[in-house]
Amino acid sequence: MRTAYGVETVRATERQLMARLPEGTLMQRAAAGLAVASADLLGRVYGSRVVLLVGSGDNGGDALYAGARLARRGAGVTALLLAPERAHAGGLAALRRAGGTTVHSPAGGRAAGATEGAADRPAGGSASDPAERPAGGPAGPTAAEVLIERADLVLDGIVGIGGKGGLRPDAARLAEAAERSRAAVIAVDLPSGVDADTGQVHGAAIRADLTVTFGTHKPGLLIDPARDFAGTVRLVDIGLDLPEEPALEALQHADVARLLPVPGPESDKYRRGVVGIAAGSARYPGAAVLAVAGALHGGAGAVRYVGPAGDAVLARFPETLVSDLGPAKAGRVQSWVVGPGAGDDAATVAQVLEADVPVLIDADGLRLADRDTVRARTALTLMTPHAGEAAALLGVARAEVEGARLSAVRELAARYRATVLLKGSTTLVAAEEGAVRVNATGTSWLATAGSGDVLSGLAGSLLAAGLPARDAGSVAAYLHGLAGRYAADGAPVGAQDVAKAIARAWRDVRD
Ligand SMILES: NC(=O)C1=CN([C@@H]2O[C@H](COP(=O)(O)OP(=O)(O)OC[C@H]3O[C@@H](n4cnc5c(N)ncnc54)[C@H](OP(=O)(O)O)[C@@H]3O)[C@@H](O)[C@H]2O)[C@@H](O)CC1
Ligand SMILES: Nc1ncnc2c1ncn2[C@@H]1O[C@H](COP(=O)(O)OP(=O)(O)O)[C@@H](O)[C@H]1O
Ligand SMILES: [K+]
Repeated sequence: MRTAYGVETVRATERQLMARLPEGTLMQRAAAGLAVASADLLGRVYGSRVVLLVGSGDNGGDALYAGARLARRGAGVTALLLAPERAHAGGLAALRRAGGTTVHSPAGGRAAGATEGAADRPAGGSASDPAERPAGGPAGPTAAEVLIERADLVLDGIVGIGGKGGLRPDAARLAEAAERSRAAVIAVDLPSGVDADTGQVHGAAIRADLTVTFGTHKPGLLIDPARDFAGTVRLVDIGLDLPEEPALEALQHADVARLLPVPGPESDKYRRGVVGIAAGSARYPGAAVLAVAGALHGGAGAVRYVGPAGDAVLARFPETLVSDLGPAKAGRVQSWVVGPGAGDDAATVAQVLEADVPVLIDADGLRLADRDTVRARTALTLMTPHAGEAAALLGVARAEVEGARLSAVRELAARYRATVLLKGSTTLVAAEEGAVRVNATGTSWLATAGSGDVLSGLAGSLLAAGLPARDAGSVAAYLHGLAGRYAADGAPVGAQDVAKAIARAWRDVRD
């Protein structure tokens, strides 16, 4: 399991640990890991040009100490100080001792002569005073921008977990320069400008190739839009003693393998669970077919279908048990999936919600389900909206949900007293309490009509097989994401291809 902890927890565990260790130990551990990652990315440290973006907190301190280590190995290291008088004193001294130089960044001096002796000074050159550097003519890029432009590597130590709100203008300009530069960019702890706890991004942020994060992943590193800014994430262990329950967790192959329902010698189709699919309409029979396709690959022993698309379902999947008596009289099931392609059939949704078995509500069903009825259910409910559906349920704009996925999914779980799976580039699964699951196995090729129907059938089938809602949702998202990757393999796919590839995802996970 990959886990992520919020800032408050990180701060608390850091305090405990620091009380037992000599001062500065944690920062040295962080800086050592950062320097190793930097060297790995550079390939050749000697002679490389490294620029440090240094804010006034400990995040800047990490960058300065790592810069000092790189300077000792022969890199030309220049620190751009956003607030020279407040930059980490120990880090500054270490960098200078190692031969690195410093430039006062926000003075905004134009480039003219300012870069010589800064970017081009080899390691071992004498240190300069922070305030000495602003210089240059009236137009063109600032000295800081030229340094960034010419760098091989930029270390972003502007701000870490101490960040509040969007980047301030001086910092935002550095982030933009780093994005324009061809230099590799490493974010220290997290990309400056992203919210560590939520994954929200307010305005400009550092776009990193690699994020070297300390002690634990932060939730924001795993949730879009911030995740997209973090690049590859490398975790450096600094010895934090973290509590049992994280804020966020991501299943890995081994976790999914343990959760998959596998038939034993005593199994029969009923013991494995029967999933009922109440989906499709005369207008959208395909949604029924795709939900059934997903369900057949989900681990239930049988799939029962009720609704107006029985012929279409049977033509494609003769193994389906089809009924036209409606959910209440269709025969026993261990879970229901309701909603994909359902149109305006509110009566079917209401009938399903009365069943005393786990229910998955998707697509049209989300709009048609009465909130108080869902809240009052005693059996499990799993809701699977995409951002647009979630926005409609919350009464906000879609962009608001996409920008703040974590709070949106938590809010829905609370309002409906249900487990909610919010689909999209990062899928989140939240119950009313406990860690939120995040899934990142997917690919944007999955953004194809009907792939959500496959997911709902798959997750419904896992519910029928006995998985709790959080596990059913997150295991389904995991398999569906992998299946999407296998089916697409770099080319467009249809939802049917995704359903077919679920079997390969199972095998892969179980291997
Ligand atoms: N936890 C651990 O175990 C370990 C933590 N370590 C490291 O410490 C880091 C946390 O350090 P931290 O607490 O000093 O805060 P940090 O992230 O540097 O930010 C504070 C500075 O940023 C500024 N600032 C704020 N918002 C801003 C904005 N929007 N735009 C621009 N600037 C903004 C703010 O300015 P102020 O508000 O004071 O004017 C203040 O000066 C952590 O991420 C990790 O790297 C490791 O060394 C070892 C173990
Ligand atoms: N950009 C993306 N990256 C990864 N997965 C995505 C992306 N966009 C959509 N998906 C996935 O594709 C599926 C689409 O579901 P949905 O929006 O309900 O489509 P439909 O209603 O057409 O079936 C979901 O599983 C979602 O998580
Ligand atoms: K940073």
